[in-house]
Amino acid sequence: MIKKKLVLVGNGMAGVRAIEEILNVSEELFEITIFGSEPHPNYNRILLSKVLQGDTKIKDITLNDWEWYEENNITLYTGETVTKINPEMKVVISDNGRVIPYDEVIIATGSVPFMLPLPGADKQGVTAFRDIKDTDVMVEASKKYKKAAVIGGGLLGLEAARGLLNLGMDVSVIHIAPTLMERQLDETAGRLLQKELETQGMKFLLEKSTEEIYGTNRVEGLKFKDGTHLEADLVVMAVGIKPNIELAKESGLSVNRGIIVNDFLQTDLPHVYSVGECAEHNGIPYGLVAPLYEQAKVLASHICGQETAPYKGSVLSTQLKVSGVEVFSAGDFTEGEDKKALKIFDEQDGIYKKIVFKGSKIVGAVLFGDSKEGNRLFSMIKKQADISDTEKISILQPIGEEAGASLVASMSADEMICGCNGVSKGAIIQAIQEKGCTSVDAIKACTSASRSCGGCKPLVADVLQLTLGTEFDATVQKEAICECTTLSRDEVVEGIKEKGLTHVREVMNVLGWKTEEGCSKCRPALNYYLGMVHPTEYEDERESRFVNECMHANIQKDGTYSVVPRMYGGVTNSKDLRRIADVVDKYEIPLVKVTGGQRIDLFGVKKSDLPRVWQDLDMPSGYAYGKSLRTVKTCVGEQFCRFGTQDSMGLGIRLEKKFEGLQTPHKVKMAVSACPRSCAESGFKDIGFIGIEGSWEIYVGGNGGTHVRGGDLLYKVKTDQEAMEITGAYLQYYRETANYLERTSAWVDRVGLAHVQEVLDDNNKRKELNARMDDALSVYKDPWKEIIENEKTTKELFETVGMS
Ligand SMILES: Cc1cc2nc3c(=O)[nH]c(=O)nc-3n(C[C@H](O)[C@H](O)[C@H](O)COP(=O)(O)OP(=O)(O)OC[C@H]3O[C@@H](n4cnc5c(N)ncnc54)[C@H](O)[C@@H]3O)c2cc1C
Ligand SMILES: NC(=O)c1ccc[n+]([C@@H]2O[C@H](COP(=O)([O-])OP(=O)(O)OC[C@H]3O[C@@H](n4cnc5c(N)ncnc54)[C@H](O)[C@@H]3O)[C@@H](O)[C@H]2O)c1
Ligand code: SF4
Ligand code: FES
Repeated sequence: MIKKKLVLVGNGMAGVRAIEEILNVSEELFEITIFGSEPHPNYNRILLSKVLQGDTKIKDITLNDWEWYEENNITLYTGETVTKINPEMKVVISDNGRVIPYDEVIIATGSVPFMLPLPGADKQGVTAFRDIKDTDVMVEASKKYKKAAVIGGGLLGLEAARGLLNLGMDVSVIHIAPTLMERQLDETAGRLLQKELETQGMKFLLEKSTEEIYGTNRVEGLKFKDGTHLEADLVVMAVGIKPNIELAKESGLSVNRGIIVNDFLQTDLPHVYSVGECAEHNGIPYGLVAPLYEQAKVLASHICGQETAPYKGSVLSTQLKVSGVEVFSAGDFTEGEDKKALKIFDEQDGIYKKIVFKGSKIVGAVLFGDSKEGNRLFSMIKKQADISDTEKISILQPIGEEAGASLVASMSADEMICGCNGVSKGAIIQAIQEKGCTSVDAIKACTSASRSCGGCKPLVADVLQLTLGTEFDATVQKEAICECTTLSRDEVVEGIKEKGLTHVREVMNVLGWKTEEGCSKCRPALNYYLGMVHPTEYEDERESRFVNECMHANIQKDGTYSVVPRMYGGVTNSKDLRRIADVVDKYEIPLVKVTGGQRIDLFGVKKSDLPRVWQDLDMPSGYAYGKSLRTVKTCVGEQFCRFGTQDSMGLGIRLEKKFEGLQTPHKVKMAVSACPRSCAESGFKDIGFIGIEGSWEIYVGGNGGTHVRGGDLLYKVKTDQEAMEITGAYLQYYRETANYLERTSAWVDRVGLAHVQEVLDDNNKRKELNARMDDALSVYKDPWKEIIENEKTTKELFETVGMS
């Protein structure tokens, strides 16, 4: 069979989705060519918000990688824009002069951001937020500049503002209406949202109209129509989008706001379809992916000659992707003559719920503070469910059987579970039955469901429950700490707290361990969790520790040990150096080496010599063996370096003196550099400080080991005191929530930088964390000193044969 030539113009979410749907119907029908103006393969635009907020990396948002195009025999031209479609010749022409013939063509050119035509809008530092390039502009600007202004308090503006806050900028949102997200929320919800975002550090200028963007080459600020102004060195415009209809106009298609299409996504020219944000159906161009994916499905069936139900338009639902804020809106939420609302407002807990009825049907809903009923309400709105026989209030807060009834049970196989990624209930069931997926994470990996806003996770779990029935084991949703138990880390810690457990053996007994002795994985973990929960009362169980921690030195391959004395901030003096030299001579230590953490390591010490070596050194333990603070590396800073403007050694020494000996889930390394040259490699430490313009930038989650990871900017602070306070709260939150043996780099990736910032932004939480940190530090005693002062332990550990 000769394949027909299909050309897709626009390598974005809707167009490529249509191609995927076509390939699902048949791989034999078309020879496919795709043009995309951007230089990337198709990526998930939705996740740009998460990239900016630091929760996802650009490399992880690709939807169809280069191989996908190859495997499907698709010819792809990226970085190339189609400038004209010639319907008489049936060819498309690109800006490179390429002419490609077609039998069918799909226009999926998306939208362009609406840029306010203000004087100065072309200055450096003014950007939209639409694509990878814009995201890069914002990330780069945040490295050099401090003040950001976001024009537009809609979904996009608020997600951008949250991202810029996460990048350490001071962010003001300028909004034209009196309340935020007025297209999705009523006044009450809009005000609650504003209050919540203000506590997160966002500033708002409402009912403000911008008149001019001023500055020389780069933007320096905004002037408003009321005569006031705001300083800004980055301006993000997020005031809506316009369907991208340039190509359609140029090619003679009928356009209104968008390209006019019928119920099968056909334009008024034969063999020319349009899908996505650029298309206008029944007077509506859509701006969310769920309706675009519905369109793509209808288009695919039609173009492949299959019978299909026509596209009849979509009801919309939205959720704001800002962590810590639950906002949901669906359908028509406005009240009026024929539309009456039912509202619940719990002012104390900041929860607001509203549903709007037209006669006996629900037509819209707004939820703030608690959006778990969102999916159910949205489904009722879409189905135009008749609620004349239902107690109205129970729709907002189902009770009894209704509360337990699964929404997914009543959904048909082709209904969407994940709107962001267009995954239907049927596709999830298929992944469970054919690919053996048994957890939400596995479903995510197989189908992409729950990969974007995450709002559909409860529904995905419900489909798993429904499909696997009794086989669906809730325990597979979590990771057990080892094979001795089915309990996860959180359940174990909860069990310790709730039941007041105080010993490793007791935890195993009471929490029903499968083994009597536990294993090498759970024993040290339980020892850590017990110490973390009861910092002042718990007595460390030496036998539950790894050998290095037990011996307070690192065992080497020949059975000898290495000894690293503490050298605060990597700074030493002649007295300490002389003592080290004497010890080296006296105990015939074969190798003395300076470590990467700026310490002196004595290699080849005999086990029996350890206590005397420590005694003669008369220096604290450097903890080079422990799950604890290892080293704080410092650059020389202002004291001697001509670039240094801050006292890096001073801060480093303070940090090391305060946090030495702290028990942490895994080792923790810090570094302090007094200028952006970062001679102490602060960007690759668990916590790194970089001096800049009289402030400290605090980077977290860095790692220079097997899994190299650059640190993320957590905060920028002015004083050493603030730096100490943030460090205390951050480390304590890590101690309290990380899995044992989870480095901060993995932990930050798992819980999300935005989440950590949200916790630390809360003054009370920060204080409480620091208070608990002080408790934990209050019991610290130098272990070397403790051992040499205790004859019994010294004998047991160092004078018995065979223990190593
Ligand atoms: C930061 C951000 C967050 C968002 N979050 C959400 C969300 O949470 N939920 C949601 O539902 N929606 C969200 N959206 C909206 C969603 O991303 C869009 O609705 C969706 O991407 C539109 O898909 P599309 O294919 O129509 O357009 P696009 O994805 O914009 O794709 C169009 C592509 O066509 C290319 N193109 C244009 N003209 C030509 C030409 N002449 N020749 C060749 N190529 C051309 C463009 O460069 C572009 O790559 C978000 C959008 C942004 C920017
Ligand atoms: N979570 C999500 O679903 C999500 C996230 C981001 C973007 N999006 C989509 O991306 C598209 C663009 O988002 P958007 O927020 O830019 O569009 P929008 O139209 O939803 O909101 C724009 C906002 O800017 C305000 N505005 C308009 N002119 C202004 C002016 N001169 N000064 C100040 N404010 C002004 C409007 O009042 C409006 O609230 C939309 O289709 C949106 O649905 C969705
Ligand atoms: S980081 Fe800067 S201040 Fe510190 S030593 Fe290097 S150049 Fe000097
Ligand atoms: S609905 Fe957004 S990720 Fe599924």
